[in-house]
Amino acid sequence: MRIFHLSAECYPVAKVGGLADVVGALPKYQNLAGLQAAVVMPYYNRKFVQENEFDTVFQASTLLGTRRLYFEILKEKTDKLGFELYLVKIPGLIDREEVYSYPDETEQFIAFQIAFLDWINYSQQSPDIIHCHDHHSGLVPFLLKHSKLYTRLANTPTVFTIHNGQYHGAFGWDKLAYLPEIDLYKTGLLDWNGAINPLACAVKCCWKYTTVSPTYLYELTINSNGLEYLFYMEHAKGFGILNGIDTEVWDPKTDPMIPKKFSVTQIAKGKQADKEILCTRFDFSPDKPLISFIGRLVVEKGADLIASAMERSFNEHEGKFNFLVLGAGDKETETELLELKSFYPEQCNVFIGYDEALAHLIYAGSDFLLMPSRVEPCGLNQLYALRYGTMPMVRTTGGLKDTVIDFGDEGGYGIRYNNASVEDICDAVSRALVLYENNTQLQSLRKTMMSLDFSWDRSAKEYIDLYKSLTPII
Ligand SMILES: Nc1ncnc2c1ncn2[C@@H]1O[C@H](COP(=O)(O)OP(=O)(O)O[C@H]2O[C@H](CO)[C@@H](O)[C@H](O)[C@H]2O)[C@@H](O)[C@H]1O
Repeated sequence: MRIFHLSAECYPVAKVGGLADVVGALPKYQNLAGLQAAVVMPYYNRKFVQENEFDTVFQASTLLGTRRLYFEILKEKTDKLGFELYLVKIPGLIDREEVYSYPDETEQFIAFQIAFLDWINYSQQSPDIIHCHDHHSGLVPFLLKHSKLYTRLANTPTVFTIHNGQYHGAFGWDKLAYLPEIDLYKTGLLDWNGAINPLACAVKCCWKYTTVSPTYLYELTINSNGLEYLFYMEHAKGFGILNGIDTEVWDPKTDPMIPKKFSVTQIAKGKQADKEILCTRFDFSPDKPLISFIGRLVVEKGADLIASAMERSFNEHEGKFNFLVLGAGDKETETELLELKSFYPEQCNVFIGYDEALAHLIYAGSDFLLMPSRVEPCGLNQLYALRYGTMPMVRTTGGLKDTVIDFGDEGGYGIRYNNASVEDICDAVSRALVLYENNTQLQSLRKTMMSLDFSWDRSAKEYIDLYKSLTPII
């Protein structure tokens, strides 16, 4: 079965967040299960592209409105990622360094989708499934069905995965002309609230949609930035399939990004060694519990609550614990966190920016990982933390609810709280500090955490079952 995954991100080619992790891993595990899964993404002028070799497998020109665009499809020569990787390059439009935030982002993603469709159409390819991820490829299910250019492919089953329902990629009707010839009687399918909304359009037009956790499937009907009613109406098409993690990339026994490797049989020694290295780098005492946060500093992640909650906790538990942040995002939150660091230099440190290797060291060397998310479609950080014996402190929402069980009354292995609030975060910190004092219990919980299995095996199979339900003859 031949599958094309379409995505704006894919680890290690270009990563901004969890979308990259999933698209860099799921196809690999699907191929191990006997499928032929490939990834198609925009070309970014980044390290991976500069350091690897590509063949040009297709060249053509297409139209974006009245603008003629020349494009190439490049294929990575060795398939070393465990899947075929194809890049869509359009000189002057899709050949830049950053993944997002260009003023002509709408044009970039429309052109990406048109170039992909032109390529598979003209080269007479007939994939069994086209699997689109997030709004950046959300117009493909519509174009396949309702553009005269692609009638040969009109019956290709499409699956659309929602990694983040807050971002829709909406744009004004004045840009309709960027789309190739479409059936104008169907333009209502593009619309949500007076704008062209690629996420809404994908949900309406795809054959099936999935969310990255079962709880998030339900939550979209109550909180999806204005699409609640749509998700309610279309819910019969939806499936919640929990993300897995790439256990080859995220393995404390072999991880090249952590100085001291460790396994479930010698957690305490290994973690402590990594913690000492991490603490030396950030001027902390390694004898105190270390709570960390990694992620985009945005309201969705509850990042705006962190500075107030930590200030209160520092005062409540004077000198008793340390707190480290790795992230970037809203400027106001970055400033608040840097101010917190300057007021509590011995207890708090903040690294503003993106650093993959540092993230690995933090998962390995921290005792607790804070995730006070308001919205969390799945969350991968808690799964990485568990794999490295670091206890997640999570708000009960989305995938966090589906993957973390409280160590208290529920007999699990994490800390959970109900509200994204300063009070609940402070309570969680207090619980973490009490647990840290009980070393026997902490070590036993770490063993439980590291023995959990969140690998892709089960989830990859669920996707395959879904694909099979759409292509019964295969
Ligand atoms: N400053 C930084 N430096 C280094 N690494 C950093 C970093 N900030 C974040 N990361 C890394 O980026 C990834 C973030 O994963 P999340 O699941 O939290 O992602 P995100 O919210 O982007 O994704 C969306 O998609 C994913 C995948 O489906 C869902 O799990 C999630 O709930 C949804 O919001 C992790 O690998 C983390 O270590």
